[in-house]
Amino acid sequence: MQENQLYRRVLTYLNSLPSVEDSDYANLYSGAKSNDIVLALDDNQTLIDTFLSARLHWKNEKSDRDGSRALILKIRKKDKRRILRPYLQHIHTAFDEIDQRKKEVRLYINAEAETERNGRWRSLPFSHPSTIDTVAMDADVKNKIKSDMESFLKSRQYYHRLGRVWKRSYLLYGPSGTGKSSFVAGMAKFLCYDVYNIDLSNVTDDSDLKMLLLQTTSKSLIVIEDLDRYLAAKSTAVSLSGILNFMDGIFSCCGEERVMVFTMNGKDQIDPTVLRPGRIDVHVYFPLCDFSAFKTLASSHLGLKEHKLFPQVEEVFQTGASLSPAEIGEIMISNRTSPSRAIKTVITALQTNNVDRRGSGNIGQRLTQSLSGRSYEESGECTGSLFSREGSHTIKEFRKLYGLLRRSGRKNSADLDVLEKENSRHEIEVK
Ligand SMILES: Nc1ncnc2c1ncn2[C@@H]1O[C@H](COP(=O)(O)OP(=O)(O)OP(=O)(O)O)[C@@H](O)[C@H]1O
Repeated sequence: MQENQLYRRVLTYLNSLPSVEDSDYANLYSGAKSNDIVLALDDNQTLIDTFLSARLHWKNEKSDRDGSRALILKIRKKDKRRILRPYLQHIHTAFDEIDQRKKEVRLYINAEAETERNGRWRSLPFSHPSTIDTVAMDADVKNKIKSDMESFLKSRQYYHRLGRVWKRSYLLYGPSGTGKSSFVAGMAKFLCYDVYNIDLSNVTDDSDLKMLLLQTTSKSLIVIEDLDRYLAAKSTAVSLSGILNFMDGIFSCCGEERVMVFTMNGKDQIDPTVLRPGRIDVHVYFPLCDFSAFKTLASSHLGLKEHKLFPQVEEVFQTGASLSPAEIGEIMISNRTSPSRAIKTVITALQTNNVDRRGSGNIGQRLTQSLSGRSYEESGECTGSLFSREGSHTIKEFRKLYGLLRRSGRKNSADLDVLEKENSRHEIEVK
């Protein structure tokens, strides 16, 4: 006999309600994930739910005669007309959410074109250990992104009413080793979406990219990493217009409830059409480590909330020294048996990095040269180094020169605004 889908949906919904714990008898089961304990309503038990201010009584009835089960719903007559349909709709939606959360998240990668006869995507269970909580970043920014995703998940009707495709695009940008890929993994887990990671070097042309998009499913996170590097390359298989169409073209509306994530080291050289709202809705900056991020890493990696060397670490950060969270995390992991040694090694690494940076190129000097000689726009060398991985010490020097640049009346002082912003803390910008 075929299973009654409605029965299954309603039962799953009822078992998810906190009021299950109030029933006289409930059964305990282990869930799909380790450490999961699931409560399930026992036979002939009642449960109360509330919806739009109405009280609803459910009974999980088992027939003594043939052992068949039924769920009996009792609603007050005066509420029936008002709430029955929306309530059933609410159960369907809640079930979909529960089902989605239980699902095993999978990672899809695009195979090389020759293996096309088996489809372009290869998948495996997504076992990346990062979650949003394990990424050290500004708590406020983290919460804003979480609530942005939560509100996206609940916005189906809203998007439909506007005639817009139900999708959202995020740009995660910042220096290497600052947690962008880890955050993507965290987003996938948070959303319980499968991840489709598009390797553009395995895409043959614009229509191949279109095909890949068409072969993704709804409720998925589509990722392109290092997009800036791809766009900057001289000859690429996929054109800029292919990328633009992928992000927001007619094909991007096939399938819905999708999140697209692009990562970049910097967005200053990117064609603005790539970044316009609709193509990118939320911009999140991932900075190098500051003292606050250091403390988060010390807490997660070394179990330290405080340490006598912390003031010294703070001092080094104040001189403008900085490393990526990846570099600092690695030092902590290698020295995890001795927290003091770990922190001392971090201090030395920060100091060394600071000296190296000063020695290898003083942006302040280069900028002064460019201001006194060629125009800033012409100075490719200067622009290149401006946007490479620079620490805040040189940024300080920059700031001194900032006024000078402004006073000199050069148009592109906006570039320095960008630079200043990019070297501040985590930032989120919702378009
Ligand atoms: N903010 C962070 N919090 C915790 N761990 C981090 C953070 N940033 C980096 N890491 C650790 O450093 C390693 C590299 O991080 P990840 O690959 O996410 O950086 P990325 O910004 O994507 O780098 P790239 O631009 O080079 O791809 C990972 O093991 C990750 O756990």
